[in-house]
Amino acid sequence: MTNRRIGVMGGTFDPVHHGHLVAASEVQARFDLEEVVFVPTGQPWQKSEREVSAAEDRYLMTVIATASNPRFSVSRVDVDRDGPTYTVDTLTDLKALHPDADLFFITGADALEQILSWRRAERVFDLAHFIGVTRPGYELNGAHLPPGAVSLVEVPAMAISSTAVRARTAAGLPIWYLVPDGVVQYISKRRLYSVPD
Ligand SMILES: Nc1ncnc2c1ncn2[C@@H]1O[C@H](COP(=O)(O)OP(=O)(O)OP(=O)(O)O)[C@@H](O)[C@H]1O
Ligand SMILES: O=C(O)c1ccc[n+]([C@@H]2O[C@H](COP(=O)([O-])O)[C@@H](O)[C@H]2O)c1
Repeated sequence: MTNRRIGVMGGTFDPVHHGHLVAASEVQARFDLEEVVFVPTGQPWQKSEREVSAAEDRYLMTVIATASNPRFSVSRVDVDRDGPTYTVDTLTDLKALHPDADLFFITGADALEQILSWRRAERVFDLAHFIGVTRPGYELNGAHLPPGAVSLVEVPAMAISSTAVRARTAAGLPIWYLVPDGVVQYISKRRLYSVPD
């Protein structure tokens, strides 16, 4: 019997945008994944130079954004774990929940560049196969990673970042069509990213 194939899309998702969703959808189809689990970070220790929105808001926006896709789901493993979020813990927890599954961890070209700075980087490659995806403005390169540990995939180019969505919101510019409609409405309802008055 072949193992189940589960994709894992980790991110701070502050907020989740169409770049994340397109990347996950493309990898799901190309790698014939049963599902892609989005995993919002609890405390993203490499983003500590800025104030990150509450984990519960980022989690709920990710639920809203993925709700219409039957192959997408959202996990709370990182949100519910105390302390900084490390992918080695994310993958260990997901492996315990799905012992019969092969895990495929999806990362954009920028995150892939940084992997060797992650906690216990050598161990993460034992827990999942990595899939590096193209992202406008970054070069996709896996040469620094162990042989066979990563596959590189071209995905439709979406020049969107959460940073730009936050900046546009603060400047009063529209974010429609950069993030799902429900996420636009959630940001407005919760007054996220607005300049304090
Ligand atoms: N437009 C995009 N195309 C492809 N991959 C992306 C894109 N945006 C983000 N990713 C990938 O999604 C994962 C989660 O990204 P993250 O939540 O940090 O979003 P971000 O847009 O990079 O956020 P920020 O601007 O706040 O740094 C990372 O692996 C990142 O490389
Ligand atoms: O394990 C680590 O040390 C580590 C350091 C930085 C980022 N990550 C993971 O990489 C994914 C993308 O992170 P980010 O910060 O770009 O949103 C997310 O799942 C993070 O938990 C993991």
